[in-house]
Amino acid sequence: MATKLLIAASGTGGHLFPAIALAEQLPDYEIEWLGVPDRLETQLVPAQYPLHKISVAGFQERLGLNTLRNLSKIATSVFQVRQVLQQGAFQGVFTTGGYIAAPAVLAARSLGIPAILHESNAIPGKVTRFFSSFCTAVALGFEPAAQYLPRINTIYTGTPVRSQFLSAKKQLPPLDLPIPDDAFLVIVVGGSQGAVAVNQIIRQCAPAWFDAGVWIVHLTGNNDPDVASLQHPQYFPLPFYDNMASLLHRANLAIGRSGAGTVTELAMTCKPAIFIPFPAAAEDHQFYNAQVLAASGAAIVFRQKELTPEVLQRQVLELLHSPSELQKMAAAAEKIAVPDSAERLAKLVRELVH
Ligand SMILES: CC(=O)N[C@H]1[C@@H](OP(=O)(O)OP(=O)(O)OC[C@H]2O[C@@H](n3ccc(=O)[nH]c3=O)[C@H](O)[C@@H]2O)O[C@H](CO)[C@@H](O)[C@@H]1O
Repeated sequence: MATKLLIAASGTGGHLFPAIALAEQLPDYEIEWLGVPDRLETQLVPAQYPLHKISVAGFQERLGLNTLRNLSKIATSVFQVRQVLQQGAFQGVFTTGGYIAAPAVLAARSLGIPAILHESNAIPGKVTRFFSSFCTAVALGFEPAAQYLPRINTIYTGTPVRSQFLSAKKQLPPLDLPIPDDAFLVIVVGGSQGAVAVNQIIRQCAPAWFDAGVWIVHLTGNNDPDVASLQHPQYFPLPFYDNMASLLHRANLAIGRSGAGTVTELAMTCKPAIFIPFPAAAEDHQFYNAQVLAASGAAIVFRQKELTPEVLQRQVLELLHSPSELQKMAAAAEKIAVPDSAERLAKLVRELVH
């Protein structure tokens, strides 16, 4: 009988794609998914993995008036996950952190089942910091994260990327966008849901870039009311694009947020990057994700509140005219990539869940 693994990954592309990449490495396992209603997992989790939906409350680390209420909500979620685990006779749980990780880890451990957590950010999220000590193993996407978990014996695996990123460039489907082969292509990516503030500054900068011969693929997300306000033959705004590996390989430069998924994929495809970290990210973790590439010379980081359209406009034009600088940045990005991350993580899962 196949080993049964429950994957608890929910909410954003950054949480879902590494888990999907791991699942793809475990074809001999019987995998089911744990998520919440109305989040991205209902669209992104491949159809072959049955999806169990539970309600999960935000977890507050600080003690306070909300604590008792939160504890009772977590207890309810733990109860629901225990039922899923027992009814499905699962032998292990894998999670990519976030709110769903708390009940998943607690339920698994209370039943004596191994729980493996993967943290993709350079600063671990609060659920990871709080619940790591309950886990059977904790894997990290970026090495610097280990210093925030001093009492945990962590394993550095890198963050798995979808299998499309592991295909040889030549085998990837071509871009279905009419962009000339020799055009300088900038791609703008604001994470799996887009980033309205990034969209706005890009639209302000774009006219000067078009004049300089730049083409732009702009992944805008679904929440930007002004998305139709810029139209130009060299401009392709798209709410979400699936064929990311082909797009990133084709790009000459990326501009965007520094969610762990984006940073990892840009390293994998050796792309020079300009990051504008999401200022409201918990503990400023996107800034530290961006620093992983910036410290090696692969990326330039701007704080959103200090960035003007003039500065961004100039920076891109400078890079456009400095192929040697772009090459140096690309070479630096390659050093951060962990191409066999999914295999490393799958090996860990195979050792602990069988
Ligand atoms: C706003 C927020 O809280 N973001 C968090 C969320 O990231 P979020 O999911 O928003 O962003 P990430 O950069 O981690 O991942 C984005 C993923 O979506 C994919 N993509 C994006 C656009 C598109 O059109 N098509 C597509 O496939 C990218 O290729 C990438 O795989 O989880 C990450 C991992 O914990 C965190 O680092 C981020 O801080």
